[in-house]
Amino acid sequence: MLPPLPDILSTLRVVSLPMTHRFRGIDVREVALFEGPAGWTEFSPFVEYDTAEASAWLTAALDFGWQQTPAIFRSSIRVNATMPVVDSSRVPEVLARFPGCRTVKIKVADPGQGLTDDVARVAAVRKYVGPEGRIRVDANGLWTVDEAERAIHALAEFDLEYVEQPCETVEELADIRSRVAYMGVPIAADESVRKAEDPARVARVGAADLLVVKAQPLGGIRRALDVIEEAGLPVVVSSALETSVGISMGAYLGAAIDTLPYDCGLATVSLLTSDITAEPLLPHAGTIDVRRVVPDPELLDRFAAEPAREAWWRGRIVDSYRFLDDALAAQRPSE
Ligand SMILES: O=C(O)CCC(=O)C1=CC=C[C@@H](O)[C@@H]1C(=O)O
Ligand SMILES: [Mg+2]
Repeated sequence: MLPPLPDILSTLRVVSLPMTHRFRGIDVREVALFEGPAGWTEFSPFVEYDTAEASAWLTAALDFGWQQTPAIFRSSIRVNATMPVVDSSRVPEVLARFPGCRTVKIKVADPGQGLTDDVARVAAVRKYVGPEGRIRVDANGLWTVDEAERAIHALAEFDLEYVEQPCETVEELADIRSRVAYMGVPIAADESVRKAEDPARVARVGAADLLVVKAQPLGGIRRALDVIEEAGLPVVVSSALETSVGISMGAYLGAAIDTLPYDCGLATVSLLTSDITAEPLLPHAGTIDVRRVVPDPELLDRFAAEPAREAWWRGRIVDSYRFLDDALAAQRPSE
């Protein structure tokens, strides 16, 4: 059962938040926020996603706003710093925004750069964090298997915790995983989980050592927990570049998992120039808190999106809602 659409739209606020650095091709993050009986929730599929893909994010938002959160194993989560594609000279300035984080995830394989730039950025991070720091890289599926093999050879000297989504397909992940196994570099699947029809397949076919799981694209905390159980692999809970409201959904997901061996990618509020709450879920001593977040009305006003953008998000919620409603109707036995 979905909550009535007018209940969702009555508290809707759309905000537009500038980012500190360009990340996954965007400089401004637009998100929709609304309040349900369980608290404030976020709906923020990236703008290019179609209705089918966005509808899973709406399921997640409704679950978080209308249902109680599951039982939790911890009240704070260890988080990693996230390094966008920046020149290596800017590495210290970015890492200063992530106090106490012992782990850094570095974006690599950007089409506007080459392997030399990636090596320089990873080297600068290793210099900053020292030998105890943990470094992982994320290629967002942009390497071919041969390019991935070459890049992992070049980057392995910096001691990689794992490589996230080096190539696009599950078959390519399986191939690169076996090619680099002798170097002891694990492979993590991200897009092969969050954009897949069958998110646990990558685990079943042995194409990854661990999974990156994100609450919104997987349809919310409960569904993500089901995927994790089915996959049976260790996971890293990561963000979808949300405000603190969306990050709190990820934090509850992380808190509901009994073993969390890796630091989570939930410190991305540090990549926004501002948030919609005076008490943001920013990292302190390398952790973020597990708690609900209430937006500050003054900040919602200050960062309110233009009316045309607000109307666009309203329409997107209506379309995603209808998509979910139709899917539910199709499941009901006809009388
Ligand atoms: O995992 C992290 O450290 C932060 C989150 C993150 O990297 C991402 C968030 C949103 C969109 C993605 O392009 C990106 C990712 O690929 O993991
Ligand atoms: Mg990723």
